[in-house]
Amino acid sequence: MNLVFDGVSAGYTAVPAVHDVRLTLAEGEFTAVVGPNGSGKSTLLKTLYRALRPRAGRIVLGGADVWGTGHREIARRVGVLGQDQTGGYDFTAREAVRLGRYPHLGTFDRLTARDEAIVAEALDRTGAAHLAGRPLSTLSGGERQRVLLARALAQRPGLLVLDEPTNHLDPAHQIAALSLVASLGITVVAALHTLDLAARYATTIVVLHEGLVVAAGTPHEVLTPRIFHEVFGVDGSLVPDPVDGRPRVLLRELSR
Ligand SMILES: Nc1ncnc2c1ncn2[C@@H]1O[C@H](COP(=O)(O)OP(=O)(O)OP(=O)(O)O)[C@@H](O)[C@H]1O
Repeated sequence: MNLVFDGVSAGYTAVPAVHDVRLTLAEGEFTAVVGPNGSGKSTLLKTLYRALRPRAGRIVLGGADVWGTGHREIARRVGVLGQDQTGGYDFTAREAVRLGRYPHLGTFDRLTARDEAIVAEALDRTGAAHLAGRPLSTLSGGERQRVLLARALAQRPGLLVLDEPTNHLDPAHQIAALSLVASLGITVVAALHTLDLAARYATTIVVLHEGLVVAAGTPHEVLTPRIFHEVFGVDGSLVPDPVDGRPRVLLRELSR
């Protein structure tokens, strides 16, 4: 589903945390939202999965206004992995992933064999099948993150919103999670801190700085020495990976 932010402003106080965001993200794009701490990444994502209503502007997903569409319809279309999601710890991992299927069911429907197969596949794809019977409360941060990603996948959404999806994950699982998400072919919007991972997996990078979009485009268009310097306060270079040629980010302390 394609996604349009049309002049979106949102925040918590008189000063908006994100201001006048205008973006058009094509169907199937993997968009990484990057920026320093407090630049507005989570705030922008919250407007997308209806956790924070924009003060101005519209968000249009697949032709429908996200804030003008029924809650259930949005729950079917938008899969979410929020930042440090809590709650539901009494559920086992499988039960948590089953929740991803509920928006697709009628009020009195039960999960079918097909739903259970989708749940099992999602657990498998995130490397969490062996955790299926474990209560969420007993899982490590990274294990829980993989289960919550499986829940979002089980939803089979048209848009996947991920706030720091690699939080808590070890290097192998960071790579596995992002290459899996990139391979799905659905529209993905992910807030990422690790610029190297953003450059490697995202097709589009959006840079937020003090609540404003200061750059948007391909990794090569966006991750310039000026952006590294002025937005992130570091020296940086975008270089081809010596093995597969894909873009990688090298960062150094600012030279004065
Ligand atoms: N619930 C809240 N109440 C008041 N201010 C908030 C709230 N949540 C965030 N903010 C403020 O809004 C601004 C943007 O925060 P946001 O969480 O969107 O940034 P971020 O880019 O996701 O940061 P980080 O990289 O640290 O996760 C910050 O100045 C933050 O202090």
